[in-house]
Amino acid sequence: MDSSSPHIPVLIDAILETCAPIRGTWLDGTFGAGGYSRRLLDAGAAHVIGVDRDPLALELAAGWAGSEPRLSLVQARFSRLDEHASELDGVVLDLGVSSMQLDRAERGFSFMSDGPLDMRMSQDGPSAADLVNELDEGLIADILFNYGEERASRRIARAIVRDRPLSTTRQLSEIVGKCLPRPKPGQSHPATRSFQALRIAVNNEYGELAEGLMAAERALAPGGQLAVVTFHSVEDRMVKRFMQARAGQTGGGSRHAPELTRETPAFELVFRKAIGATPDEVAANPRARSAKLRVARRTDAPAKPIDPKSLGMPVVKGIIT
Ligand SMILES: C[S@@+](CC[C@H](N)C(=O)[O-])C[C@H]1O[C@@H](n2cnc3c(N)ncnc32)[C@H](O)[C@@H]1O
Repeated sequence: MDSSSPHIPVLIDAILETCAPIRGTWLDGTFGAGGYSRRLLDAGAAHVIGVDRDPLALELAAGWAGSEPRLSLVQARFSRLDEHASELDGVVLDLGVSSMQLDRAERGFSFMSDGPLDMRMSQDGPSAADLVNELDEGLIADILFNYGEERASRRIARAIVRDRPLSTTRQLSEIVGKCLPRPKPGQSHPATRSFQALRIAVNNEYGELAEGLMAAERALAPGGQLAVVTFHSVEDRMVKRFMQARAGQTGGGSRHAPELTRETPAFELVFRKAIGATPDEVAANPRARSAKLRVARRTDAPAKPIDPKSLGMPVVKGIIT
């Protein structure tokens, strides 16, 4: 039985409105609970390819997806989406984790419940426990600082190394809690930044995003649209720089931008600024508060790889991202 709360799709109305009319084949690179895929089909897509790296997400959807002939499901990372489709009319990415993943203690994403310190969306490769138990203190601190913007990163890394081996989310949450002042009312849980940082490292989220944007460029047909929803400033900066650079506009002062802008534009920006959720959507779904949507339309210029570092992604030397 699925005891987790339903995942409420964020900013899907804005996507459908901006990209209307929805026609042809769309790829939903972050299928999750299938909220975006369903709405794309309802809005008129002839075929939706739902991609998720989490085998459980696809398993949970098997019932209704099996009876929808216009939907195909693929377990894969979106960094390789062009291996599964080409000449697409649209690609959507809704980054981060789903409520289903967060709410299941056994997945180890949440400090709100006790479970194994796992955090692997794909359920393979090194887990969060492997990172905190095996990396040296300096590298753990760099992950916490660079991926979580945790200012107490060194203090927390020292405490982790002193107390390891760690195996549960509660152990990590308690260690972080001891290193930081008690939060004031309205402030986020002290472990929020450390959990985010480890999740980003475990799942190579920034590397995936950089490669996923390039894969979408390769897979979209001329006129096809790329819609990306992000939930924090680093991801939004990466998407913004990618779209601006590939639309032939300066990429926000990056020293790599002049080199990028000499290329024939591969995208046109559908609007210049990111779109946020309306107050009504935020009231109905607090997760929408920090969400930002950017949309770009593919031209017929050839796809070209870009240096992921030009997107401003934080890099921790010594680990995969
Ligand atoms: C925020 S949820 C998407 C929710 C979905 N839009 C919906 O309405 O149900 C993000 C999903 O993307 C998946 N995901 C995250 N990064 C991925 C990647 N690099 N490749 C494929 N799937 C990814 C996660 O496993 C998760 O199921």
